[in-house]
Parts: sequence; C-alpha cells; structure tokens
Amino acid sequence: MTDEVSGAPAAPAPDRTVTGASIRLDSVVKRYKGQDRPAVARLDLEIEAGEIVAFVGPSGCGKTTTLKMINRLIEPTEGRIFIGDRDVTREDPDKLRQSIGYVIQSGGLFPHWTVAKNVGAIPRVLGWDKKRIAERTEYLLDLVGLDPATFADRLPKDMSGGQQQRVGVARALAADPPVLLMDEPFGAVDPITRVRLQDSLIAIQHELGKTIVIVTHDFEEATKLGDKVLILSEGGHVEQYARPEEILTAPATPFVEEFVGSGAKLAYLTVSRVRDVEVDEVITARVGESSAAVIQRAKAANQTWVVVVDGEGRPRSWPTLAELASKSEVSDFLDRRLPVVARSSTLNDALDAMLATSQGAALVTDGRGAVVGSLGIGSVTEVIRTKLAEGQPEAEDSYTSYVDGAVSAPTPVVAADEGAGSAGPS
Ligand SMILES: Nc1ncnc2c1ncn2[C@@H]1O[C@H](COP(=O)(O)OP(=O)(O)OP(=O)(O)O)[C@@H](O)[C@H]1O
Repeated sequence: MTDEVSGAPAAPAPDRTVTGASIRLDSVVKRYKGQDRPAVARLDLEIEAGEIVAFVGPSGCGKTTTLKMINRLIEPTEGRIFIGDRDVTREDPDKLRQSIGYVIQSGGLFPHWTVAKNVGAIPRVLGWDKKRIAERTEYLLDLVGLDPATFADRLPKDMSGGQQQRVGVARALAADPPVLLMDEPFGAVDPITRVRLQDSLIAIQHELGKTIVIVTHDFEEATKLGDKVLILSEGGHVEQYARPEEILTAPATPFVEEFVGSGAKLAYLTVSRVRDVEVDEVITARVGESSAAVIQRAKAANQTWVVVVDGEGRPRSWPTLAELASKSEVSDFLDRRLPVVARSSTLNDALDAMLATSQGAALVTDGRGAVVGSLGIGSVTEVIRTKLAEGQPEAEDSYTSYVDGAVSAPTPVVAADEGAGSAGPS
C-alpha cells in the first residue's frame, strides 16, 4: 500500500453536529455570607449550543463562582439559569449534576478505582446495564486518545497527569451530557502536555458538538480554545464577551486592553492555526515493511525521510532514508521526542513543539492522531512575519528575534543533513 498523504489543506468541515445545549444566565447574582460585596453582582450571559466559551479575568473576579452556579455546586443568590429551555435553578441539584459534565484540575478521579470504573461512575448511578457502560467506556477512552486495552484496568496513580486528565474528560462525557464545565482543567500539566490536551479537546468538540465552558487563568489558552472569550473584572462584571479575534483587535474597554496587554502580540498568533497553513506531503511506512520498497517510494516523491506509522496512522518515528537503509525492514523504534502538532494547534504551539525537540519541522496530525503531513519552521515564520507586518508592527522586533534567535540554537536530531528534506530547517 502506498501511504502517501496529500499536503493540501483539509477540505472545509461539513456542517457540524451539535449535541450541546445553549446556556443562559439571567440577572444572576452571588453574595457569599459575610462578604460585603457580591462575588457576582448581576450577570447576563448567553452561550450558544455547541460553542466553547472561555472565562478569563484576574484572580477573584468570579470565574469559578459563575461556572459552579451553572451546575449549582454554588447556589445563585438571585437570578435564573437556563440550559436549553430548562430552568436549572428549579431542578433537583443532584439530578442536574448527573446531566452536566464537570472536569476539574488534576482530573479529580477516585484514586482507588480503575479507569473503567471511574469513567462508568455516572452511567452506573443512572442504572445503565454493564454492556452499555463497557461499550461507552471503550468509545470514550478511544475518543480521548487512550487505548482501552492498555488503560481500562489501570489505577490513576499509574498514569501521567495528562493521561489522568484525559480520563477526567472521558468521565465527564460518560452520560453524554449536553454541557461540559471545565475549571482550570489543564492548569496542573506541563506545557507540552497542555497543548496536546487542548488539541484533543478541540478535536472532541468538533466530533461531538457539546457546549463547553472553561475557566482558565491563561489568556492564550482562552483565545485558543474559546469560540468566544468572556473577560470578567471584579464582581463578575463583563468587560468583553466576543470572538478572540475581536478581543485582540478591538478591546472594548481600557481594562481589556490592559488585561490583554503585551500578551496580545503573542496571543494574536494563537488565532493562526496549523490548518490555515499548507502542510508538506509526507511518505508514510509501516513497521516491518521492506526498507528498499519504502526508500523507492520516498525517492519517487522526492522525499529524504519518511514517517513510520502504527495501524491507526499515528507517527512512531521519522527516519531518514540513510537510517532506513541500515536495516532490511522498517524498525519498530518509537521516538518519544517527535514534534507533533494537530491541525487545530496554533502556530505558536507548532513553534514551541519544534523548539522543545530541537527540530526544524513538526508532524501534523488529524483529530485522532493520524499523520497528515509536516510543517516546516520556514512556513511558520513566514506566516508570523506576514501577520505581524499586517497588524502588530510593534511586536515585530520581539517576536522575530524570538524566532530567529531560536533558529541558531537547536540542532536537528533526526532530520539532520540530507534528512531535513522539504520540511527541514532552511
Ligand atoms: N465560599 C466562599 N465564601 C466567601 N467568599 C468566597 C467564597 N468563594 C469565593 N469567594 C469570593 O468570591 C470572589 C470570587 O471568587 P471566585 O473563586 O469565583 O473567583 P475566580 O475568578 O475564580 O478566582 P481565581 O482565578 O483566583 O480562581 C472572591 O472575592 C472570593 O474571595
């Protein structure tokens, strides 16, 4: 089989399925006992079904209070909250919480329960039969990028923080809730894992079309994940509620301007996605294939390296033709340092991945992790330069020196010499 992957940009997504529900906050107030000022003074907010909305703002502005009022972990003092047509302020709070997914920092898993038992927790409460729970668990683990055969029987302590967080997302989705609430879900993981989790969340959202509300401290994360971003100031006051591009290009108030501040110049780049850039074609190969055949295929396509993929098309390594030639068959080596980004990743993420692994290119994958091409550092810097020249002239010095300065430091590890190919560093 010739595993040639087209380098053309992805076709526009077909109309998305939306399984989420709208959320409406109607004059919602929260006054904590013993506090002079309300934590949320009077908030009106509409969130469309199937959208991701990110809440950001300084510490203590009422983000978490607002989020937790939606599933009534915190009771509003006044006002009403609707999910679709349901007035949730009149529902039984326990029942309500079974119908809303909730993800907190560090996953919040039951430590003595296996992954499967954790994921099946709410379906068990809802009385689903075992077969249905097992099928749902397998589907969800696969959806969040965990192999069910490997992880279903593990305990949380035997998994990384990022993997635990994936289980937390699977668990929150178990009963297929229309709404997912996430409170700083990626706050406790390292930056590279964080980017991967963000990309997974975007892929899941595209597949399922849930309504997702996420609280974050990180403005860049908010602009990356949010279809809309809600910027709050003290007392749950709405400073701006708009699409990221609008917040970055037209801050509504001096508060937003200051909050977004210098971060805006970099954050501006987070609205540029890998999928907006044409990726380079890659030739893929399977473990155990004849090296000579793969080399022939690569040469015919003018490539000097190939990507070895697993049964699902996910990348394992990217040997040069010289490396391939040293063995008769394609080896099963798993390179844990491959720079991999998703189509939904921002160009900032792509640069970070390249710099973190000292490579001049990154592999681009689809929502399920299958490789669809590669992206060279040259293409990224080109887009960044164009963007900066268009709208953010004062950022040019700092960002290009970040990019250019970085180029001099790393030495390509794998795609060296002849291996750099079209995607390698120029
Ligand atoms: N249980 C509580 N009792 C009294 N006051 C509270 C309680 N929880 C929160 N507050 C106060 O309400 C305000 C809003 O808190 P909230 O946790 O919603 O803010 P936040 O924006 O999520 O903050 P952070 O970013 O620091 O998590 C703060 O002034 C906080 O001190």
